[in-house]
Amino acid sequence: MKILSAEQLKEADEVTLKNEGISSTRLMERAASLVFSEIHTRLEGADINIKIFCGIGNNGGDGLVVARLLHKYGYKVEVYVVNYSDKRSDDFLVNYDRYKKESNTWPALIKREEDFPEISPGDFCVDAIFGIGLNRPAEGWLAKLLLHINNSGAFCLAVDMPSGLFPNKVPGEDAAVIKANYTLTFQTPKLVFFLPETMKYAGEVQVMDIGLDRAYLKEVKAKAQLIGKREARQLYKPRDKNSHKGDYGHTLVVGGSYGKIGSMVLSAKSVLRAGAGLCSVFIPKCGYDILQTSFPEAMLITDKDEHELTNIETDLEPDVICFGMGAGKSSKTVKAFKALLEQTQKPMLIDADGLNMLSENNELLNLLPKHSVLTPHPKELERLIGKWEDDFEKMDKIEKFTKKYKIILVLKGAHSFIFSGKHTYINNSGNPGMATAGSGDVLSGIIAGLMSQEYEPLVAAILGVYLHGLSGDICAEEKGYEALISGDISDNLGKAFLALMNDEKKI
Ligand SMILES: NC(=O)C1=CN([C@@H]2O[C@H](COP(=O)(O)OP(=O)(O)OC[C@H]3O[C@@H](n4cnc5c(N)ncnc54)[C@H](OP(=O)(O)O)[C@@H]3O)[C@@H](O)[C@H]2O)[C@@H](O)CC1
Ligand SMILES: Nc1ncnc2c1ncn2[C@@H]1O[C@H](COP(=O)(O)OP(=O)(O)O)[C@@H](O)[C@H]1O
Ligand SMILES: [K+]
Repeated sequence: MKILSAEQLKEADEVTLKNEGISSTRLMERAASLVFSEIHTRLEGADINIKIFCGIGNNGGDGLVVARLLHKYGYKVEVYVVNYSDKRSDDFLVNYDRYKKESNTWPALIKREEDFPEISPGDFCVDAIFGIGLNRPAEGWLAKLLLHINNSGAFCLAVDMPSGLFPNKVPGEDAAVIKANYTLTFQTPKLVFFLPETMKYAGEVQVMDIGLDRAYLKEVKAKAQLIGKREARQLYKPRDKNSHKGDYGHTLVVGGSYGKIGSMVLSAKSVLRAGAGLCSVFIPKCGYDILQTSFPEAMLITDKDEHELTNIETDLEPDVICFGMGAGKSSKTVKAFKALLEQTQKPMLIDADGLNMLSENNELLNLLPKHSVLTPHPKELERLIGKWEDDFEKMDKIEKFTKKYKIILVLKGAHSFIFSGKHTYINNSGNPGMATAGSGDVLSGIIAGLMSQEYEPLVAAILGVYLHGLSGDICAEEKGYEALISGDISDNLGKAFLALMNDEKKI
């Protein structure tokens, strides 16, 4: 699903009005009716106090439509107009009149702190103060009102965006922003719902298709795309019945050091679980028994050194090399890595200490084969590209970095981001149970395993990250978050492939 900017959404809005020949009031009615239906479905006529806070722009107009419909269906509704300006949008005014006429009540006006209503923890608040039109931080009594709603303990549903959250920048540290429990957002998700610094404000997000112009949405160039099951499924290549293991490629997994051989077991298993035909592993001698015993499906080559990588020499001609997990970064290992990079033309996957060696020996970056996939977590990324001011600057820096070295970068996190230099893809599978040792090693194996099956590196990265998260979701259903360990993610990868093709199950 495309993620559009506020400007693009406004443009989509205009194109829709023109092509459908409808008024903006009609479009507002359509959008806000969907919000009403969602609330009505969930509340089922419950006898609770619903407090609707409306701004004076179109987000406020949406709030007034929701208020009118809830009132019509017998809900206990109190409406507050948050009067931060004397201006009113046209559609706000139309719906203000309609609300008054149909409910026979006047909304209360809030224009200072004394006007704030009491909000009980059992109330249901609707935040329709600001949407995508916020253009400066909320200040004074307005900021206090947002905090008053946050501090009430009441459930808060945000319409389109939590108020105080900009669609295109990170709010300042002390900024007042609604912390919604749930956000019903129009047409496309907003980028800030997925960034580490801002995702906490939106709570659970649901996208409502308000029927904006299909042709516009199809043509428009989006800055980013959200990857869900529908998008991931389109990337999957079914297997030919008449095939053999040679058709699915050979991955060489290189890494490990004394005390860190487990990471190699996790990565290598994931390579074959992701469908690679063959997997060879190159490790220091100390890992021989561990690997042969715990993963007999892999072929094994050892370094001359007992404890670390010093010379990565093999006669193999793998389709992809997956490098770095548990490798350490001693000077001998850096030398071995450099020699490996010099010999390798095919795109590689580089993770963990492979990334740290690149950070500490910048000249190695120029040796990276084109279209290699790098999979840093945020700390590894900082070592690679330096510090950033906020998540938007971080994205700019990553874009430049990926373009400069012609690589693909997977930034791991609650929502992992995949950067190709041209586009950004945001993963929507996975859960906090995956915050556990070794889950990154599993990811690197999955992506490399897909690369060896001739998935383009970018496709392998997108599909691999999605399947990794999907497998994590399946594990969490069976085990809960706490007991989930990274080997489970690898073991359940088969179920993730099956779920990818299954429409009935949520995951
Ligand atoms: N396109 C779509 O998909 C559809 C969109 N729809 C809805 O429209 C919403 C966008 O509406 P919108 O453009 O009227 O902006 P909105 O968020 O209501 O606020 C603008 C007002 O806030 C003001 N203002 C801003 N910052 C401020 C501050 N810190 N402190 C004080 N004032 C501040 C600004 O004033 P100004 O800067 O002019 O002084 C202006 O008056 C969108 O989110 C969705 O809910 C649907 O109805 C239909 C389809
Ligand atoms: N809260 C979360 N939600 C979804 N995925 C998560 C979450 N926390 C971690 N993950 C995923 O788990 C993996 C962790 O990788 P990493 O930090 O490299 O772990 P390790 O170094 O232990 O292998 C990443 O793929 C990340 O996206
Ligand atoms: K809002």
